[in-house]
Amino acid sequence: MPIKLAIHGAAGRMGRRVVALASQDKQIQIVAALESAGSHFLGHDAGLVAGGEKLGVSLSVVGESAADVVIDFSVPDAGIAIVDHCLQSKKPLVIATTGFEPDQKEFIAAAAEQIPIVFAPSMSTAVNLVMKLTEIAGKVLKDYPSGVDVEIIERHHRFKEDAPSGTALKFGEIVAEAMGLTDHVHGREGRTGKRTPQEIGYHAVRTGDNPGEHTIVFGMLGETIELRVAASNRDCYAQGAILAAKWLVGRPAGMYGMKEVLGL
Ligand SMILES: NC(=O)C1=CN([C@@H]2O[C@H](COP(=O)(O)OP(=O)(O)OC[C@H]3O[C@@H](n4cnc5c(N)ncnc54)[C@H](OP(=O)(O)O)[C@@H]3O)[C@@H](O)[C@H]2O)C=CC1
Ligand SMILES: O=C(O)C1=N[C@H](C(=O)O)C[C@H](O)C1
Repeated sequence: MPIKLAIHGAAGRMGRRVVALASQDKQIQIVAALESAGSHFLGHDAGLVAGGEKLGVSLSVVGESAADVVIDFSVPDAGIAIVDHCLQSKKPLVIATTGFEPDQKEFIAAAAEQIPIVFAPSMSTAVNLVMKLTEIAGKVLKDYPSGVDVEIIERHHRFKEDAPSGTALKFGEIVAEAMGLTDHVHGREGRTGKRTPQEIGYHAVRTGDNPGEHTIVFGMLGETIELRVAASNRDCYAQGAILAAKWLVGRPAGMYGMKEVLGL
């Protein structure tokens, strides 16, 4: 039996790619395509909105559905509303939305005590592999004699609403943990003084239609390492979210990441 999938934020840039790819997947049946109450796509066929063939599933607001699992690519407040809905209906949820406030993240963590949740700022296999490489590099370079300056540069499309990206923040957490660094510095301006060894620097570039690019710079005296991962389109995220949804069905309640989904 195919897994019954609901997609929240289904008319967005990511939601459309999830609809397009999931509708080609024989292991998946899309049963709901969800949008905000104000969306002008309500009532339109989700497959046509995604640029493909008619699916027979109309864009609708959140409500009762036969879904076995939900994928969320929306905005933080709507993300919290779908967490609440999944809690009430006891449905597994893949949260791909970024930009949550600390209290919203606490709500998600509490929800994961009752339902299974995959919560990851990047669903891409390549990005998650580079996270692993970053952890290795951080641990190896932790006590490097000349000191190591870690800076995280991310580039995204002009429409992105949160900065730095959720993925950049996750890279920063990994570096902080691996190297024992404590200071997160967002951009620099004016007479900042010398860089301190405790800093992790973040730089968010917004240009054109870039679907997402991250570079982790490990700067030493005499040599530099850069780990770079760049998407050329959004399908890496959409495929990862579909993989996570399939993996999540039947799991016990808990908070999972792509690390667990991918076995990294
Ligand atoms: N984890 C990952 O791998 C990735 C995560 N992301 C994250 O996913 C999120 C979405 O990105 P993207 O698709 O580019 O953004 P879009 O703005 O294109 O899509 C968001 C969608 O959510 C809809 N939405 C807004 N409010 C609600 C609501 N109350 N209920 C249901 N739907 C709602 C929007 O509708 P409307 O336009 O009508 O407001 C829109 O269709 C962002 O947080 C982004 O950072 C993106 C790529 C990869
Ligand atoms: O908004 C985007 O586009 C992306 N957002 C995610 C993030 O904030 O990390 C993931 C990806 O980089 C694309």
